[in-house]
This record gives sequence, C-alpha cells and structure tokens, in this order.
Amino acid sequence: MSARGPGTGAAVVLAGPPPPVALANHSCDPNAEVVFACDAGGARATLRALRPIAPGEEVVHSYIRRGGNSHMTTARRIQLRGHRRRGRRSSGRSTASTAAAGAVRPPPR
Ligand SMILES: C[S@@+](CC[C@H](N)C(=O)[O-])C[C@H]1O[C@@H](n2cnc3c(N)ncnc32)[C@H](O)[C@@H]1O
Repeated sequence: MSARGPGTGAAVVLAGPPPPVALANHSCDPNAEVVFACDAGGARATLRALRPIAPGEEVVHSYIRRGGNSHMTTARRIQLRGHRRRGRRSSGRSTASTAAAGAVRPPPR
C-alpha cells in the first residue's frame, strides 16, 4: 500500500473492492479511514488518508467507529493505564482479575 496526495484528509490512498481494504490493520491512532460508497458503478470501500502518511508507513484505520465512540477509546486507554499502574502496586491481584472483579467502570457520559 502506498500513500498518495498532499495528505489533506481528502487523499485516496487505496481503493478497490473489499479485499485490499481488508488488508489494513487496526490502530487506535489511525492515519486513514474506510469510506463506503454504493452507486451505479457498484459498491466500493475506499481507504482515505486522515493525515499525511509517510512512504513506507503502514496505512491503518480504526475498526471502531470514529466520532461516535472515539472518546470512549481515549477514556478506555486512560483507564487501562491506571489499571496497569495499580496492578504493579497491588498485592498479588493481576490486572485481569482486577478487571474481572468489576474495577473497570464505563467511562463517564
Ligand atoms: C481485516 S484483517 C487485517 C489484515 C491482516 N493483518 C492480514 O494480514 O490479512 C484483521 C485481522 O488482522 C489482525 N490485526 C488487525 N489489526 C491488528 C493490529 N493492530 N495488530 C495485530 N494484528 C492486527 C487481526 O488478526 C485481525 O483479525
């Protein structure tokens, strides 16, 4: 995959039927997004750059819907960081068991 265009957010970096788009991995800090279109030409999934992508940089998109729950991704990252810190200090309780014990709360709305 290669990035083209000025990286203004409008550049199409990869287009085609689903298989090429399906090769893109997930990132919580995506540099591209998938745009779906369906018209007389048929159905298309396109990867569009969200920012400049350097040659050789992996093109990644978020498997989680942007906007609607991206704030939850950030909140979840902060939560996990806190759990890791507490996990190191805790007396024998692993991060996973801390989470299983109900210590993970949903992010505030
Ligand atoms: C749509 S495919 C992406 C392309 C896949 N990596 C491949 O080589 O065919 C989704 C799968 O890729 C892997 N994947 C996606 N994002 C990843 C990431 N950030 N780190 C590791 N594996 C990832 C997971 O196995 C996931 O089920």
